[in-house]
This record gives sequence, C-alpha cells and structure tokens, in this order.
Amino acid sequence: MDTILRINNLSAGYGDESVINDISFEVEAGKRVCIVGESGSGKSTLLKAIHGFGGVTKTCGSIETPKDILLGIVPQNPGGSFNPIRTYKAQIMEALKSNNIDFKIDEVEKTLQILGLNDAKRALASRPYELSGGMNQRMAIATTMLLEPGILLCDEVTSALDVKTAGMVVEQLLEINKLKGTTILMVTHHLGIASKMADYIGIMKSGRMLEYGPAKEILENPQNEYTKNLLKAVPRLKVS
Ligand SMILES: Nc1ncnc2c1ncn2[C@@H]1O[C@H](COP(=O)(O)OP(=O)(O)OP(=O)(O)O)[C@@H](O)[C@H]1O
Repeated sequence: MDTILRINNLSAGYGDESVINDISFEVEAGKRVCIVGESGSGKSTLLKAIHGFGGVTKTCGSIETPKDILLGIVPQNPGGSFNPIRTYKAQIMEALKSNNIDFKIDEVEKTLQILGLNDAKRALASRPYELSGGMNQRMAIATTMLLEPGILLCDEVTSALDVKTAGMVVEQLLEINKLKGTTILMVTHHLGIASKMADYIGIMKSGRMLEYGPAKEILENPQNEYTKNLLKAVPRLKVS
C-alpha cells in the first residue's frame, strides 16, 4: 500500500512558538487514522499544519504528500465556513466551481445520501440556520467530499453532537472510506470513537505524539502510562 502522508519530526505552532513538537508518523492510502488527545494537546494544530491553513507555522520537520493531492478539511465548527443565510446548493456550487469541478446533481445527491441526508433536495434548498447541528455537520462533510479530496481531515467532527448522531456520523465516515477509498485522518478527544473507526491510532499529549500504531495494538497493548489511563476511562471498548 502506498504512503499518502509522511510526517517527519514536525514542530509547528503560532508565531515563533511551537505548540506541537517532533511529531513523526506515516499514513497509508485508504486507511482511517484517529489522533486522540485531551483538549489543548495540539490535535487541531497538527491538522492545520497538515492542511496548511489556520495561521499555523512549521518551525521544523516536513510534511510530505503526493503531488497534486487535494486535502479536504472539515473544521471543528463548520458553521463558520458557511454563510448562514445562503442555500447549501448555492454554496456547494460555488465551492465546486472554484475547484474546477462540475456540479452534477446526481453525484451531489448520492454523496448526501451516503451521509444519511436522504431528502437531498430539501437539504440543498436549506440554509445552514435552518438545519440541526448534526445535519450541518454532515453537509460540511458532504461538501468537502464533493471536492474529491485524497485525504479527508476531520477536526472533532462529532464533538458538538449527541451520542446517537455522533455514532451515525462515524458510520457514515466509515461508509465513505469503504465506498470511495478516501484516506481519513480524524482528531478527537474520544478514544471510544477512535476504537470504532480507526485502523491506526495516535495518542497526543502536550504537543507530543506519545504513541502511534495499529488500533488493535494501541487499544489492547498500550505502551504508555497515559494511554493506559485513557483506556481505563473507557471501560467497554470493543475492537471489531
Ligand atoms: N490561533 C492560535 N494562536 C495561538 N495559540 C493557539 C492558537 N490556536 C491554538 N493555540 C494554542 O495551541 C495549543 C494547542 O491547541 P489545539 O487547538 O491545537 O489543541 P486541541 O488538542 O485541538 O484542543 P481542543 O480539543 O480543545 O480543540 C493550546 O495551548 C492553544 O492555546
């Protein structure tokens, strides 16, 4: 399997100050990776450094992806990336146009349906303020997916959702990965979500990657004390 993302000794932060330090890991194409860590551990900063936006500056190391690959990011609060009073259809058309992708209604509706938005016509005619948090989150994932990213970067996409809706969004991300083979890199503070979704898990604390490896190994045989304690706080994990 080809490596689609290689991070070598990366340090990055804001201005001159690094908030993530000496991070190295690789992601194979088509895999699902979850980076888990408590609030402030640097997960969003890592995603922003990979995506190259959000004012994050790289102070050391490298981020390698294949040439011409598009990195799609679903931010923590997608509300901020949409105009609340314009229809999703207008905003999706605009996003596709600026990436030189044709708006094909069948393709758009199919993507919305994979994400559980079965009444795609209604969703497209809606404005963000008219939809629930869960629906807006799925519209954000759908819009990013329509740009055909090689890697889908997801920043805490379930944190604002109730448990049931969060579970649905995770199922739908798994479906996207299965149907389209999209590599997914998701950051979350929820080890339970990582256990459901990830092929590989990285554990971050205080800007460092404490351990990174196959999900089964991290969940069943963690090497780091911090990971062991995190696992104790999630008592009934099952790895399928
Ligand atoms: N725009 C910014 N300017 C300066 N410092 C920032 C900025 N954004 C984040 N930080 C700092 O970087 C550190 C890591 O924050 P980051 O948002 O990456 O953590 P996180 O693990 O994603 O947290 P959360 O789960 O709460 O989103 C924190 O100390 C935070 O205060």
